[in-house]
Amino acid sequence: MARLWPYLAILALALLLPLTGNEYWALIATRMAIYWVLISGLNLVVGFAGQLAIGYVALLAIGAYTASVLTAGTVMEPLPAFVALGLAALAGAAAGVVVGLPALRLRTFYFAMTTLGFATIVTQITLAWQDVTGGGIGIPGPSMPAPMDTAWGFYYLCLGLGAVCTWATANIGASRFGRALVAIRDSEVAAEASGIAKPRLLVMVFILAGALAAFAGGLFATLQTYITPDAFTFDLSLLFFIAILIGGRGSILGPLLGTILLTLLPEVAAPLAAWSTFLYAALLLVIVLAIPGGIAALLDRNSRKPLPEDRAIQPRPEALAPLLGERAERKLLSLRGIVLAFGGVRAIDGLDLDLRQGEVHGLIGPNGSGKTTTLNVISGYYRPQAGSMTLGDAPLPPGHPVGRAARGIARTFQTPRLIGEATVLENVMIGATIEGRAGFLEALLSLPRQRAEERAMAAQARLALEAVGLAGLAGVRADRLQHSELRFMEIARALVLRPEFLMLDEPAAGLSAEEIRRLGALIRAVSRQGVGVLLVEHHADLIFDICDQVTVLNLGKVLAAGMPAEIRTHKEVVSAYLGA
Ligand SMILES: Nc1ncnc2c1ncn2[C@@H]1O[C@H](COP(=O)(O)OP(=O)(O)OP(=O)(O)O)[C@@H](O)[C@H]1O
Repeated sequence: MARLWPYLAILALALLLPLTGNEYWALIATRMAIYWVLISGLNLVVGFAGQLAIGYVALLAIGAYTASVLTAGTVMEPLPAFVALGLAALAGAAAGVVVGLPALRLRTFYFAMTTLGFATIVTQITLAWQDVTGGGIGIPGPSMPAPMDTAWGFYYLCLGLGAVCTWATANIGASRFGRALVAIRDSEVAAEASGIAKPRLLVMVFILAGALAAFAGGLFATLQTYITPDAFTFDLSLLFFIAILIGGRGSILGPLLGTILLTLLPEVAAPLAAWSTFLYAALLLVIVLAIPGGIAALLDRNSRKPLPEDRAIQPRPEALAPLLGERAERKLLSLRGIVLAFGGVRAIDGLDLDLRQGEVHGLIGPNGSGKTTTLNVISGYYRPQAGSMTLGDAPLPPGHPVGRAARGIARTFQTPRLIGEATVLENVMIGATIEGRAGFLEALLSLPRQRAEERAMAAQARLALEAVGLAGLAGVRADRLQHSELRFMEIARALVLRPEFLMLDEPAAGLSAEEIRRLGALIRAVSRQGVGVLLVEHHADLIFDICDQVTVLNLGKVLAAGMPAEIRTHKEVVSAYLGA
């Protein structure tokens, strides 16, 4: 309820606006609502997924022209306004994918440039394709049937649509899809390790954002009553983009307030209307410099509350049984003859390794001996030049990190990969993304299966947090955690996947002696549930205390392998690694 009241307050104000009886306000507020229909979708692309789509005015133009051409009767029998709006949304969905596709290959700024290029192409086509678009002379926009043919009637329609978009995009934002988008934005590698496939997810979001933008375009043409290519300026694109930036990433309320602010600004400062672009830019600069998190950060009082100084990580391994269950079968993960060279460096040189479920397998060796590389090969980040891998009876294909989560292989990273702006609970829930069965549409509409899954995922994530000893920090933003807490949070994110094998890359680095002891007990408890653990570590004591098997690497080759007691006294290991 607390999170709902700002939306209800805005809605109440909007519903009362007609009491002013001023139709000029109807025009401004309608424009605001139409912009929000577009921005709410774009917000998922820019604010959640972190894709710099700048030229979204192109999609507004596509929607405006499609709806206008279909209702004007210049090329075919005129269609009813709502049918034309629906078709405009379809055209926008298709165009949204076209604009979005480069994002799958191009990095930030290059992608931004392609969206700008697309906007220029659309403007040029609307100018040149005179028979259909009317060229520079333009074309009349759709007219609405009664009662939406009056200023206030149309206002209520746009307000209703804006409210629905707020609700629907907030549903996506709070779903596993929203969390996955933020994960892609903040740590693509962590997202991959959790089995999140970026292309599919982004395409879905581009379809939605494109459809909403084009639908907004149809409404925009209705409001304008007549459209020409000049109506779709670069300034408008900037407005859409900046509304999201000043609103704050990963928020719905922030960009909504940003939209209201940016639409109002030139109106309230009427003499400055000609300066609107300047005002947007100045506002953007002030916000970026003064409050980088945007309006959303200003409103987020929760993240300013101080955290207790004397908090300690207290794992509760009892919570592992309900989380992980028991594994009846004990599978083997085998590597045979793995070779991986980087240029002239043979990082792994003919490695054989067997990991068993229910065992902790330590992988140790001097710096640069190939430990992390081995872990990266197993988890699919590196593709070896020779050798094979099997998991149980099935071959484990090289490469393809996204597929590992579904095969039951989870991992942590040498440097914790956190999704800083998400809460600790959300970070852990990201690990459970692939367990979701409800589709994008179900999430958009918050249907019962989706809501049930969300509850189950949250409960599972809470169990994982309890197991690693971070339950008290569930609601805290992850970027406020200490280093050691982040390490345990990553383990929770991996555990929530209920993995068959868990790869830990130097989990004890940066931990205090007491924390290392608790970590050791936790890892042992995880393996007792039947999970196979691969532990890459420099802390020899931890390795010898908790491992069932130890493999020592040197220059990419196995120097020794066996029980901890054998390794501890192995002559070559002692001289090459452990020291006398
Ligand atoms: N992406 C890469 N490109 C080029 N060389 C690499 C790459 N990754 C690893 N190497 C090289 O491969 C060798 C093995 O590195 P790796 O990181 O696996 O060692 P490690 O045993 O994990 O070391 P550390 O204990 O320092 O983490 C090193 O010589 C390293 O420089």
